Amino acid sequence: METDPPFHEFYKSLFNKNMEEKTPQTINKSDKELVIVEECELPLIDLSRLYLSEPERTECKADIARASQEWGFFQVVNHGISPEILEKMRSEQERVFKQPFDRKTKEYRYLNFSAGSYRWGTPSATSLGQLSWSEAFHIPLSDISRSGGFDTLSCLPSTCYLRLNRYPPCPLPLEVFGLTPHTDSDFLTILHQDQVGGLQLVKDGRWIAVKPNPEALIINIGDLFQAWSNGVYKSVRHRVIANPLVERFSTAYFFCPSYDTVIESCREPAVYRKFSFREYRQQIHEDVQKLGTKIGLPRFRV
Ligand SMILES: O=C(O)CCC(=O)C(=O)O
Ligand SMILES: [Fe+2]
Repeated sequence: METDPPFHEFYKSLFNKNMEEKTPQTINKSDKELVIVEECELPLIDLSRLYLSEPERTECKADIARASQEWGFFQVVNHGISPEILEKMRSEQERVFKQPFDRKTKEYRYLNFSAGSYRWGTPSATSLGQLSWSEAFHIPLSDISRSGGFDTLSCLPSTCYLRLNRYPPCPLPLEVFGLTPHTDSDFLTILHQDQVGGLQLVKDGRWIAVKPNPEALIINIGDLFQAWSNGVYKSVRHRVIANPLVERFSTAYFFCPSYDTVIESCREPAVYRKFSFREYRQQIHEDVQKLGTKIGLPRFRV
C-alpha cells in the first residue's frame, strides 16, 4: 500500500514543463536575490532564567525581545516538555503518516479529526517552484481537547491549531521546496523539528539554514504580532528545503486570537491600520484565490 502522496503522477505536467525548458528553473535561481550562505544556530534562550531572581529574569526577557526584533525567531530550552514526550509525539506522528495514502485522504475520520484536515502538495502550483513537497494534518485544538479530554485546552481560542508536517524524500530538491517561502499568519508559532534539518529563514536579506536541535523548541513571531508591535518584532519569511534521501518531520503549534480580536498597533504613528483576525484571514484567502499567493501585512499598511 502506497503511503506517500502521488506527487509524480499529479504534478507530471509541471515536471515535464521543467524538463522541456532549456535552462530548468531552480528554486535558488527563482529566488535569486537571496543566496544561501551558511548554517547558523538561532539565538538560544534558557527559559529557566525566568524563574530566577533579578536581574536574570529581566535579562532573559530582554534577550527574547532582542531576538524577536533581530531574527523574528529564537529557540528555547528548559521549556518544560520532556525529551520523552517530544520523542513520543514524533513516533505517533510517524505512525499517522505511515497510513496508506487513500486512508489519509478519504478516511480522515479514523483519526477523529475534522473533515479537510489533511493536505498534501500545492493544488494551485503552476510551476515546480510553487510546489510544496510535503503532507500535513491541520488539527484545530478543539479537536484535540474533544478527543483527548484535555479540558485546559478549551480555554484557548478555537482558532489555535496544530500542524503535523511530513516531508517525504524529494527527487528534485533543487527545483522543489519542502515548504514554499512564507510568513506565518498567526500571532506566534512554536515549532519542533527533528534532526534532519531543512528549515531556512531570511536574515539581513539572505537565506540562512537553521541548525537543528531536537531538544529545543523554536519560537517565531507571526504576522499579527508584527502588526501589534508596530513592526518592532518581525514576522520573518521562512521555508523548508526538500531532502533527496530522508524524510523529515516537524510539528507546529499556531497560536491565534479569536476571529473577532482586533489587532491594533501599540504605538503611534501606526504602521498598519487596525483589523480583525477574521478580516486578515479573509483577505489572505481572497488573495490566494485571485493571485495564487498571500500578500499578508503589506495590504494593511496605512
Ligand atoms: O517544518 C518546518 O520546519 C517549518 C514548518 C512551517 O513553517 C509551517 O508549518 O508553517
Ligand atoms: Fe511557517
